[in-house]
Amino acid sequence: MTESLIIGIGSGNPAKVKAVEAGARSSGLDTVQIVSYNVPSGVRPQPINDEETKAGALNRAAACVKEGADIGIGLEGGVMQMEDGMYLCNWGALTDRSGKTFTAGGARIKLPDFIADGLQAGSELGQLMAALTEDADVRKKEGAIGIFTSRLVNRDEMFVHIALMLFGQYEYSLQEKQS
Ligand SMILES: O=P(O)(O)OP(=O)(O)OP(=O)(O)OC[C@H]1O[C@@H](n2cnc3c(O)ncnc32)[C@H](O)[C@@H]1O
Ligand SMILES: [Mg+2]
Repeated sequence: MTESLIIGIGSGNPAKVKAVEAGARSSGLDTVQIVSYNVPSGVRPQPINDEETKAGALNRAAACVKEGADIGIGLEGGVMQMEDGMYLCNWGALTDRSGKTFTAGGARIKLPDFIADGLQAGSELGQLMAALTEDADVRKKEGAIGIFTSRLVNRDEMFVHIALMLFGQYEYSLQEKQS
């Protein structure tokens, strides 16, 4: 690792930035700087399946590298339909300058039916959660996962787990013996 390693996070959302800071601290990477880049996700504001949510994470990670980061991290929240209802889903992606890329999925819980109805009517989860909690910034803090788990698992902690899986896979790839 060079001394001037820049880890980019493709969002200004503090729940995501904090998660990448915590993940980088726990990793063995010699981090000098974590930079937040305002980059497009390239997907709809409310992704509605795993593929679209993962694509948003990958696009954000690649865009950070384009902006000058040595390692780009993208974190994206979305929802996905299952037989019994709509679930919260979250994806992360890490890309380095050589194009080496890793992905990781986060925790998922079934959303209450009234939230699923609101999503189907075209609202974003962030807006629905803000209305429910009367807190416009809920997506930047505990998030939907925090509210519906009585804050036992909050959005930033959920993203920390994803960040650790990304940094961990990246480190493994650096240690891996070439056969
Ligand atoms: O600034 P960015 O990085 O875009 O952060 P965001 O909060 O908008 O997060 P995402 O784009 O990753 O999430 C897509 C949509 O789903 C909402 N969302 C996803 N997970 C959520 C959660 O746990 N709590 C509240 N809103 C959530 C979010 O507000 C968006 O409307
Ligand atoms: Mg967003």
